[in-house]
Amino acid sequence: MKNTSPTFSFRKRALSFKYAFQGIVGLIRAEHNAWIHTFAAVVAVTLGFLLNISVQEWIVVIILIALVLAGEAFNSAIEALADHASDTIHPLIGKAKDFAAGGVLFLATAALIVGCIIFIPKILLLFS
Ligand SMILES: Nc1ncnc2c1ncn2[C@@H]1O[C@H](COP(=O)(O)OP(=O)(O)OP(=O)(O)O)[C@@H](O)[C@H]1O
Repeated sequence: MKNTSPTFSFRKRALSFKYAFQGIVGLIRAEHNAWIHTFAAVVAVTLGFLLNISVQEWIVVIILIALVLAGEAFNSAIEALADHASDTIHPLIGKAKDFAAGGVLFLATAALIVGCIIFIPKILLLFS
């Protein structure tokens, strides 16, 4: 049987990383919601260092930051595909965009609640 999978190439894998980083830079440059999520991530990491959070809390914070930013990336990818698929108004395009945006809102809300649970008691302790 003929082997149809292309041969493994380190150069091609390195290029894949380059394209992924290009995607991250493009996302943060062009998407205003990504600016807000990146800013929130910087605030969470800064608070994490200042308030000396535990290893378990760091793991939760890092996973949530990755989930929100990945959600934003997938949402932007869907938006770009939707805009390419149809440059006219169509209810299904609107539905796809709203579903994708709703997914990010789920993640961002969970991240905000967990952030409050981790950081607010530590901030209150500073003033007690
Ligand atoms: N081609 C389209 N057909 C139907 N509805 C659309 C289309 N493009 C956008 N919409 C809908 O119009 C509303 C506003 O969309 P828009 O993309 O401007 O919002 P947004 O996601 O907040 O913008 P941003 O790009 O600033 O994040 C949303 O409900 C979206 O689903």
